[in-house]
Amino acid sequence: MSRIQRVFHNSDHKTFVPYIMAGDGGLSSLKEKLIFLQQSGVDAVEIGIPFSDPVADGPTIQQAGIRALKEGTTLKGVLETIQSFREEISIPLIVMTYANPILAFGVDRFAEQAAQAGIDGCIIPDLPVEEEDLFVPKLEKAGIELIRLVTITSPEERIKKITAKGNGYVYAVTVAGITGTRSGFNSDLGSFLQKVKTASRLPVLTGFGISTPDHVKEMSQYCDGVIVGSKIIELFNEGDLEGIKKLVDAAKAV
Ligand SMILES: O=P(O)(O)OC[C@@H](O)[C@@H](O)c1c[nH]c2ccccc12
Repeated sequence: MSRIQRVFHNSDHKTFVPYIMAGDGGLSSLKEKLIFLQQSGVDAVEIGIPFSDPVADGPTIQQAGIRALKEGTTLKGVLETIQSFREEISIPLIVMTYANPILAFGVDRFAEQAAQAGIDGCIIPDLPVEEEDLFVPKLEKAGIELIRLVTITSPEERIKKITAKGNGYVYAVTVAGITGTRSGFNSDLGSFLQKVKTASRLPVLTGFGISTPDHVKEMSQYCDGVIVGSKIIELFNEGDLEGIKKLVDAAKAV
């Protein structure tokens, strides 16, 4: 069983997965953040690779990416840094990057070096299922799971097609839009998540716009857990580590 599968196996609580931007605050801060998150009880971490054209990202993650790029953060540097401390962290690590940085790096080289760094999964949000054959065989050979996204606007047939693939989890996107905190959610969200949950043989995690302990509780009711990005980045930047723990604890309280 893979590290990602183990998270969901016999889990007695809802899963909490934070997203952080690698290199925001310098790559030297990555290990410390991951250790803090692991100690806070998160189940896995999504690590973003900064990219100059982050089409799915709202202002908080865009700004974090700009800061990380200013620090000179590269894909190669992120993988090497993770490899240097991977054995001190036991939870799954998932890299979130757009297709272009991987293509520029070389898909083979990416798969090989990510596997060496101990990466368990990969999210490529601008990669449609129709185009994934360029990536998936190489990633799978290296033991890296592609995490696929479905969104509130995906028709049922497409949800079925996407959730039939892979062995990790399915990422259910709450909005037709970009990442970032929001005050409210679409009233159809519950029925969308139920539809995804019914269609999927894989665990379903929900993300985009989740920013309070109440959101975490509300969303978790319909699925296997949540992903929180922009709010985690804000809390780290404010030094509000207690705020991060409260979000994690909310998933355990469901
Ligand atoms: O920031 P939010 O709204 O909490 O959304 C999660 C998110 O940050 C993370 O999963 C993510 C960051 N960038 C992305 C791009 C596409 C899909 C997902 C993501």
